[in-house]
Amino acid sequence: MRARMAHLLSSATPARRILLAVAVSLPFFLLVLFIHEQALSHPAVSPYLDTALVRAMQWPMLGASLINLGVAAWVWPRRDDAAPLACATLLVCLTIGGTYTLITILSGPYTSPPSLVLGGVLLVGLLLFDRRPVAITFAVCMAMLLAHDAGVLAGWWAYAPGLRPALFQDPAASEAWRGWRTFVFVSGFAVLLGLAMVLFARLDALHGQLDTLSHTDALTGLANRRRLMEALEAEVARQRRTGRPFCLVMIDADHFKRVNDTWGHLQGDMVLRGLGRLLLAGVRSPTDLAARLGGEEFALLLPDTRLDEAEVVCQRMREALARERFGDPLAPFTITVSMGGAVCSSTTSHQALREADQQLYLAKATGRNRICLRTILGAVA
Ligand SMILES: Nc1nc2c(ncn2[C@@H]2O[C@H](COP(=O)(O)OP(=O)(O)OP(=O)(O)O)[C@@H](O)[C@H]2O)c(=O)[nH]1
Repeated sequence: MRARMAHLLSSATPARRILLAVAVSLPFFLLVLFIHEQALSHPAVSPYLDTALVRAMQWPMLGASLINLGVAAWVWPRRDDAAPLACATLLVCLTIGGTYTLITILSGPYTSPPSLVLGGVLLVGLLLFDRRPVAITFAVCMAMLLAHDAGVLAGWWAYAPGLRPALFQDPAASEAWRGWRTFVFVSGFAVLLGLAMVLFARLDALHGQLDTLSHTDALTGLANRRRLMEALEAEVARQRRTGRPFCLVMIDADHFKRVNDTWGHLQGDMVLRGLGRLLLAGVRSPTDLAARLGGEEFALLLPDTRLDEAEVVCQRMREALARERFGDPLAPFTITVSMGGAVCSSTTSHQALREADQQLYLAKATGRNRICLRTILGAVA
């Protein structure tokens, strides 16, 4: 549920985010208006309220609701556009943030639960929008709170201007007020917790995406050099524990420059993608790893693999590549690769890479389109 909400939020257009903010805030405004109205008309409650002020406060709330409705109507036809709607976003943020700040001030900003709601509003803002409009709204809300403090210090108005002192002097009334505050506080806190969880789920999802991107080759979708190095280190450690060898194979397309020169760079990219697909299809999933190191150079990491087994894998790939046709179906062409591999026991990752590189060099030097594999036994305990 958390992850689904986080996904929905990250894929929503700017207009849909605005619509969501309005859809969430409007019922809240109406609820607060309703509660105020009930309190004003209740004979047991109204004596403890500054009725004129509380009623006057309904106008900004109504105004904010109308402005938000207007913005929602304006963005509705643009709900599938990806273009940012900076002004509309800022207007919605300011009206919602400003109205909640006024509500907060009414019953004493630092000792009443609406301040918790204000925190929630800013959190929702961060979930939905860029930091800029939320930061501006935060600054405006803080300025309003500071202006209120200044007015209290100067004696222009009371700390909780919407409430009469009798509320705190009458034991029964102050008890009821405490109960109401607890209710709003607990429910507000539960909502805040839910929002924080969605925010963290979104961070987790972004972290996962970043991790995948930083370990993936953009052209072929295979693992990249970083991922191969990490897997190689893990494999060297596993080999030491189990004593069973692994094989590291370096693969380099032969005369790839000719492919680019003859068929163009785009076609060259298609060939590299095709080669990547072929390598991926040829390895044992999920234990083996196929990676692109860069350019036209690829690698395979085959855990728990002896020399004869590695030979079978490489041979199978070479044959599959010989059957593969690239380019225009009317004028197809084939490519070949050279493979050099090291079947390693008790080596370091550095030794494995160096040996596989030397074997690849040997395959190139002895005519290309061939496989050179060698078993090496290092001295690592
Ligand atoms: N299309 C495409 N070409 C690339 C990419 N990366 C490297 N190349 C090209 O791959 C070619 C590699 O050329 P060389 O290093 O001379 O090697 P080769 O032509 O394959 O010759 P041998 O390896 O000796 O068989 C260069 O022309 C590079 O421009 C890529 O991402 N896409």
